Amino acid sequence: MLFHVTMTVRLPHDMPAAEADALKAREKALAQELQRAGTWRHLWRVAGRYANVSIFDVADNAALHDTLMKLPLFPYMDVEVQPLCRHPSSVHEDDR
Ligand SMILES: O=C(O)CC1=CCC(=O)O1
Repeated sequence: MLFHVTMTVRLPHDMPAAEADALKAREKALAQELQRAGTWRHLWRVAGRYANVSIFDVADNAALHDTLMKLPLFPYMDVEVQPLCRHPSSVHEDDR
């Protein structure tokens, strides 16, 4: 199943820079692992915001929840999820 996920990152202003940098490094490593595995299909920066728009390909709602909960930045993100299904006019056979 495909999900459109918007993540807005809200790190506390008083978080030490080293702690924030370590979290971001762990987030990047896991995000790249999930992209290589095909789970995190798209990752786009929202221009002008500390936010991203992503497409996840996971088995079901519970799998998405588990994946998001494992993200190191999860405690510091507002997450909005929209489930997707194939548009009847789409020419992309691999859209599910
Ligand atoms: O910077 C972000 O939008 C949060 C994030 C997701 C994957 C990553 O590496 O950072």
